[in-house]
Amino acid sequence: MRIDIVTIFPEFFGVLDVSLLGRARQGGLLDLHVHDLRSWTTDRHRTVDDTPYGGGAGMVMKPEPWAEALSSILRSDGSSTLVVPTPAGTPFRQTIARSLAEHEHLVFACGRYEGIDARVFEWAATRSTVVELSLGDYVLNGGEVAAMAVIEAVGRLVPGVVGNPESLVEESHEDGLLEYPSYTKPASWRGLDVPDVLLSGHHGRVAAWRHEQQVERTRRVRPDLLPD
Ligand SMILES: Nc1ccccc1-c1cnco1
Repeated sequence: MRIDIVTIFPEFFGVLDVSLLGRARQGGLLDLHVHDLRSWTTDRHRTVDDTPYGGGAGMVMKPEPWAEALSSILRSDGSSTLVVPTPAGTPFRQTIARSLAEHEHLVFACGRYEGIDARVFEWAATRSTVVELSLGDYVLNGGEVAAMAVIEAVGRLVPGVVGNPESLVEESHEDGLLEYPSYTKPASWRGLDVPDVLLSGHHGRVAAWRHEQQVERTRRVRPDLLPD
């Protein structure tokens, strides 16, 4: 999978050189490129924003630098998917992460200020699939943090990125339920004991207990995830 990121803060993504995704890049599983939007400006001040039509506070990102950047990054055969983090987007969930992990080419458009001129996405939709995603109902200063989260959630699903694929299964949201509580040594810690069933060595009982814990935790914390 190739991932391109367009941002006015390219240094923000230096962290993607480390840990899991860093090894995936070195191993050729993830081909990740970060681009500075200002590379596509033509004026002396490298301007990327201007005042909003209709008035209002803040600035809007100009369409031209974005169109120039995306023209050189989106594939001409229409096979690219433009991922746009925005508070007005579809709520990002594991099902979407799994779907995006199947795509060959993801391009992340990280907006700042009050957002990107809306015409950019109308124009981009004639050349690519445009997916607008929200991480949640809160306000960030820009799309970079959201893009980082989506890239990690998607990147770790690319075959080979996570060493043991087994570990991708037993996690929150993979089976529609929250994950069960986990424990490790010591069996007794500050007067708190690991549940006996986990020390029983009886795999069937352990599996049943873990599923019960998932359902109970989901019912308590995220009843919205349970079918009506
Ligand atoms: N608030 C934001 C501002 C800019 C780009 C994305 C967001 C966002 C994404 N998910 C929640 O917020």
